[in-house]
Amino acid sequence: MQSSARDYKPLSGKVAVVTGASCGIGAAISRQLAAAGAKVAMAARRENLLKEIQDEISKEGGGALAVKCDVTNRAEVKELIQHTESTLGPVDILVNNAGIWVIRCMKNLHEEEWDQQVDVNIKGVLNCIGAVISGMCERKSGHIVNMSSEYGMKPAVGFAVYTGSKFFVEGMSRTLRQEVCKDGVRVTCIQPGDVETPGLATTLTTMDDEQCKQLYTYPFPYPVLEPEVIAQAVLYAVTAPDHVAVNEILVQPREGPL
Ligand SMILES: NC(=O)C1=CN([C@@H]2O[C@H](COP(=O)(O)OP(=O)(O)OC[C@H]3O[C@@H](n4cnc5c(N)ncnc54)[C@H](OP(=O)(O)O)[C@@H]3O)[C@@H](O)[C@H]2O)C=CC1
Ligand SMILES: CC(=O)[C@H](N)C(=O)O
Repeated sequence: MQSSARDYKPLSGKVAVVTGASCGIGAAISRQLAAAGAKVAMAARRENLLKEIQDEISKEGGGALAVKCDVTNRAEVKELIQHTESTLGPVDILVNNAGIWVIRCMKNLHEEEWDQQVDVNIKGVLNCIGAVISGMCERKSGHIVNMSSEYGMKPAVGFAVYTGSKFFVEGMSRTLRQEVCKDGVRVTCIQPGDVETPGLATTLTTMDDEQCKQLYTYPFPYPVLEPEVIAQAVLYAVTAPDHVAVNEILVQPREGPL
C-alpha cells in the first residue's frame, strides 16, 4: 500500500466529545476516533482513568483531552463543551455513551436506583445535546451519536427503568433527526447487545435480585462483543459521506439475537 493511503485519517481536523470515556465502550470509541485523526475530548468522573487513556492516545500520536465531568450536572457539561471548544475547536461529533444500569425487578422497590438511571441515561444525554446542538445547527454540520442498546428495542426482566431510558433515547433521537437533518446535523443510535465491559461484569456478578439470578449467568454461555466492535460501528457512522445518514446500527453477539 502507498504511504498516502496507509496514512489517510478520515477524521483529521474533526473534534469529538465522548462521554463515559474512562472505561469500557467509551474508552474504545475514544481510541478509535483518535486513531482515525479526530481530536477527542474524553469525559467521565474518574479523571485518573481518563488521563491514562489520554497518555496512551498521545503516545500513539493522537490528540486527546481528559475532562472530568458528571453528565448529570448541566453546568459541568456546559463547561466540558466550552473547554473543548476553546482548546480543540468546535465540536463536530458528540458521542453520548455514558450510561448505567441496575439489574433488579421493579417490585423490589429501589427508587433511588430508578432516579440514578434516569439522571444519567436520559437527563445526561439531554444535557450533552443541549450544550452542542445550536452550535452544530449554526455551523450547518455535526453528528450526534447516542449509545442506545438492544434493550432500546425489547423488554428485559430486571432492566425496566434501563430499557425505558433506552426507549427514550430511541424516540428522542428519531424526532431530533427529523428536526435537524436540514441543518446538516446527523443523529445515529447504536444498539449493542452484550458487550464485555467493567459495567457488565460488575452488574452481573453483584446482582442480588432472586428473580434475575434465575435468568442471567456470567460469564455468558457464548462469546459476547468486545468494546472495539462497537467503536467500529461508531466509526462507520461518523465517517459516512456527508449526505449519508447511518441512523441505526444494531450489533449483537451471533448467538444472542433479538
Ligand atoms: N456493556 C453492554 O453490554 C452494553 C452497554 N450499552 C451502553 O453502552 C454505554 C457504555 O456502557 P459500558 O461501557 O458497558 O459501561 P461501563 O460501566 O463499563 O462504563 C460506563 C462509563 O460511563 C461513565 N459514567 C457513568 N456515570 C457517569 C456520569 N454520571 N457522568 C459521566 N460519566 C459517567 C463511567 O465513567 P465514570 O465512572 O468514570 O464516570 C464509564 O466511563 C452505556 O450507555 C450502556 O447503556 C448498551 C448495550 C450493551
Ligand atoms: C446493559 C446490558 O446488560 C445490556 N445487555 C444491554 O444494554 O443490552
